[in-house]
Amino acid sequence: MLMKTKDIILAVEGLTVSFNGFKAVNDFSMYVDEEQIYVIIGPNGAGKTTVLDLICGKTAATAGSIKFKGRELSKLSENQIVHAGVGRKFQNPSIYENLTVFENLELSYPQARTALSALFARRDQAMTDSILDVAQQIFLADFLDVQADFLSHGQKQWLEIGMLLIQNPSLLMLDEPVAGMSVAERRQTAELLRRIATGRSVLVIEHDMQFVENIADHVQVMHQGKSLSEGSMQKVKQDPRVIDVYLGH
Ligand SMILES: Nc1ncnc2c1ncn2[C@@H]1O[C@H](COP(=O)(O)OP(=O)(O)OP(=O)(O)O)[C@@H](O)[C@H]1O
Repeated sequence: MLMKTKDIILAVEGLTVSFNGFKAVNDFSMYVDEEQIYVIIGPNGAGKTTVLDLICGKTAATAGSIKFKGRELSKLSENQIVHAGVGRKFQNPSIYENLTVFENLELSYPQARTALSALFARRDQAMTDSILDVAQQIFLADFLDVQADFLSHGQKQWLEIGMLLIQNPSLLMLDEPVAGMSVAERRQTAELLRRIATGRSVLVIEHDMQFVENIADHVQVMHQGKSLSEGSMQKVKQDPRVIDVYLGH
């Protein structure tokens, strides 16, 4: 049977940013397909987080292009990029600790953006359904009424993923999603990412190589702002240059 090749959803080309003359990202290119789990690995300071900062508009590029569904992102504001369908999770969870799981998800629901409209919005069925569906996906269906600060570290990370999922992004970017998680939580997170990658692309930065092997459709290795190697995890982990600068350490 002939498989339809997936379209490219994100094309990054010649991306460069320099901070006082230091090129943290240097002529970097990447192509993420629809429904692909794409993982960037590499040593500390390689420029991985900066690539995500550039894609989500937190940092302005010095040169290069970032095309998302054919649309240039590098001239848009962070808000416009979110509206275009790019969600990004940072390393530290930014949930509301004094609100419940349900309320955190509710506040992230696209039509409840302002505090006032969230307070007075009738909890319409579509929103409630969407919250319950996301809560199920992030393993928190039984924790809807629990205040967020009582959740485990891993559950907080899942809640934040849920807060992004509820906005239904076509590209979800996650910076070290399993840092600090237990073995069981890592396994569940792999399952979660696999599931959410049907219907959207997921771009991940991660140092846990076992986790990367479990989830990655494609791996790209960064070193000193540049792309060092890419392909399947199987291929990349046998690349002597990758072993030399990263995996051998
Ligand atoms: N806003 C900034 N101003 C100046 N230098 C920066 C800025 N952001 C990042 N850098 C520098 O750019 C380099 C790349 O950092 P980055 O955080 O992207 O690396 P990383 O690959 O994500 O590393 P890690 O795995 O440790 O998270 C580092 O030397 C960092 O100090």
